[in-house]
Amino acid sequence: MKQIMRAIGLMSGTSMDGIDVALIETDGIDYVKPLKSTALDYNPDFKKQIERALVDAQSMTNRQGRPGCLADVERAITAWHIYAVAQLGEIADVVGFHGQTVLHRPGEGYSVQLGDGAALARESGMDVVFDMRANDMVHGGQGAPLVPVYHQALAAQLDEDTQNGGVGFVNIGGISNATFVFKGEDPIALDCGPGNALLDQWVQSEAGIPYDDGGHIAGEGIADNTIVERYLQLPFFERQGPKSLDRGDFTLDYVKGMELSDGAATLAKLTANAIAKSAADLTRMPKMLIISGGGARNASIMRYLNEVAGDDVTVAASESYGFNADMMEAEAWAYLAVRSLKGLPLTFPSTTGCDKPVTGGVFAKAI
Ligand SMILES: Nc1ncnc2c1ncn2[C@@H]1O[C@H](COP(=O)(O)OP(=O)(O)OP(=O)(O)O)[C@@H](O)[C@H]1O
Ligand SMILES: CC(=O)N[C@H]1[C@@H]2OC[C@@H](O2)[C@@H](O)[C@@H]1O[C@H](C)C(=O)O
Repeated sequence: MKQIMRAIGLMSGTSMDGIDVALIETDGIDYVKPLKSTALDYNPDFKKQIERALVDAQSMTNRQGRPGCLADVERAITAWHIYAVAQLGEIADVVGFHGQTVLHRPGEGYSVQLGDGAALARESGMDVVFDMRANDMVHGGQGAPLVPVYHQALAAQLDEDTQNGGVGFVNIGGISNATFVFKGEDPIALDCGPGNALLDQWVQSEAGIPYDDGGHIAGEGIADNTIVERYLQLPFFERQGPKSLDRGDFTLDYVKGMELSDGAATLAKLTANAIAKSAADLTRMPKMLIISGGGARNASIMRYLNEVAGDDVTVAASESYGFNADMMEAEAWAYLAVRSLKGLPLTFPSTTGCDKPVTGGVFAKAI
């Protein structure tokens, strides 16, 4: 009989805005039932500390090293996660702990997520699975994205017609990533390009606000197609997937000097067109794109995405299918933790480029 477990997932993504916490019930295969969730926002001071950690991480020479402020920030990140689990107030069989990515170098075979899994297990009294990207990279994978196997499980909950037409799950976080699921086939996945990260940096530097709420600033501007194309000619977009990105892989250089709303419109259009471009190498197009992540709340990104998707592809928010747009990644980390305990693959050659389907994660026992 398939063993059903209660699992908590913890995701602190590239936007560095806080921690998403989700409790699900799952067998790690095709049964998934989200039960409860909560979110904890980092305060602005702590966000600045993580930004300093991103800078200090550039001097890392191996993934165990913690130069500069990294050791202190790792302790603090762990403490925030201990608090986040306490806030949820639930007991689970296992906790899937992502940690904070401070460096992602797939070309050199390593990716670093700050977070002490053993300390979280000790303090929460629950078993923890963490460091889930590393084994994929040992097997030649990109170490990201890892959510695709969860997207595949969600796709199986959709009605037959939708499944038969093919479904693309698109997460628009700091970086955007997509999983294309065609029934009976391994999922195809890749990072698409900048999600909200460049847009966030743009409105922060030009207007001192954290993000373009609702996409209203971009909605008042006019996108410069030449600049969008300039970005899309960068080598990352020429490569076929599987492929993955580090947060700092793109800069604002091409929009510098633009007016605030025109720059925002250009970056919102870039986000949409990069997602469309990521589907260009598929042998057939999915009929449905299901959008999650904070970018789903940016009406300008959604409008450009609808435009570029054309009439044959429906673009829908996750909520229309009963999925939680904000919690999908946290739920995925819970699901992945259960798969790790069961020794099931987390990644596939078609999702990360690993040499065979591989499991992963480091186990920390509750004491
Ligand atoms: N109401 C909103 N309107 C517009 N944009 C929003 C809104 N709410 C959130 N966002 C955008 O979504 C971002 C956060 O998205 P999300 O939490 O999905 O990212 P993440 O999980 O940290 O990133 P990643 O998936 O790359 O790890 C914010 O930085 C902001 O740009
Ligand atoms: C190294 C790293 O943390 N990558 C993140 C990032 O944020 C989005 C995209 O880039 C994705 O590849 C990944 O996260 C998701 C949760 C994943 O692994 O599926």
